[in-house]
Amino acid sequence: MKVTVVGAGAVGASCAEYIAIKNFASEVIILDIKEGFAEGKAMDLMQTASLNGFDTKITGSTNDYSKTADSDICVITSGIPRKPGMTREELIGINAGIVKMVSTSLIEHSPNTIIIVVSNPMDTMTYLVHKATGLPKNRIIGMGGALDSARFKYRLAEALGAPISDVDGMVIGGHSDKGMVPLTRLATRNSVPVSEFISEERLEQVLQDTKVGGATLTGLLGTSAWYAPGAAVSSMVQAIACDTKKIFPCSTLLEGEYGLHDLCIGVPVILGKNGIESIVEINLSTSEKAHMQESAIGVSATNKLLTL
Ligand SMILES: NC(=O)C1=CN([C@@H]2O[C@H](COP(=O)(O)OP(=O)(O)OC[C@H]3O[C@@H](n4cnc5c(N)ncnc54)[C@H](O)[C@@H]3O)[C@@H](O)[C@H]2O)C=CC1
Ligand SMILES: O=C([O-])CC(=O)C(=O)O
Repeated sequence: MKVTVVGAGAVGASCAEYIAIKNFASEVIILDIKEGFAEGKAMDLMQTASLNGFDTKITGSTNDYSKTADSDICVITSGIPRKPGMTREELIGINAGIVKMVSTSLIEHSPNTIIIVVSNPMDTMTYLVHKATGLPKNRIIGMGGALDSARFKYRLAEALGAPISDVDGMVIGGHSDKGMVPLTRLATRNSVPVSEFISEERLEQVLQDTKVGGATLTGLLGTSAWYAPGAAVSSMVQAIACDTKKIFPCSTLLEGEYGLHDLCIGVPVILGKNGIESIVEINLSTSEKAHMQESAIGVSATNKLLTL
């Protein structure tokens, strides 16, 4: 199993580290445009191998895509992150050009690969990769919902005073401050609806805190987060590499599912060796449907800013 991560920055390096620590891939290539940067990150990570007990071989490359040839999975984390006060959508001007160039370079060398898009604004970048590469929809997957759901579970556990392992919940919709749709109605503590334990007001606070999870961290860190993003990507890579068929909310091209067309947005999917094995259509309440519709309008408006 060969995995390429483009962008050796905060998220790319975290993602490569978690993939290596989980020890399911034989090879991870990290590629960056900055001279020597990916090689340095790869060497530093390889020097953790004997300490962290993994055999994954991590190699760095400065923009040499021949090193990425025949990758099974490619992750795109190249591009700029936001600064405090910015939205993810404001990154489109710089990141669209980078993501377009990177995705076409990747498939030149790995025509059968599965691409996971991380760069922001992620739903629009995922849509752009569709337009730029023409790959089948099961092989282009946007990462957002896995991270947003992890943050939702963190906030739920905090509100419930429960261990995170006792909590389950999912966030669908666009990966944006306004567009996320945390499914509070379906969240549970060990199979019991969370509404049995906390008030509607507290649950609303959990929902709001979840939606601004990325912005909150950006305010604290001065740039956006990387540990949870890296862990979220690595979990998706593992599900594909190990053909687990686990459900993750992922950004995927919708062609009528959830009543939506011609955009990529977060919905539950089954991940396996073919990438997206299938989209899971769950019955949403009237208000969840309305939030999803509103979220889709936001994503489509950002898509319109692309020059395709
Ligand atoms: N979808 C999600 O849930 C998340 C998305 N992000 C996004 O991921 C992206 C990366 O974030 P960070 O790693 O924090 O940024 P960073 O600045 O630490 O790393 C980005 C790396 O991309 C490299 N790069 C730029 N242009 C390139 C090109 N043409 N080819 C190869 N490499 C190139 C840079 O040299 C840099 O090393 C941002 O757009 C950020 O908004 C971050 C966290 C979560
Ligand atoms: O907040 C950001 O800009 C980065 C990101 O997508 C996240 O951490 O959710």
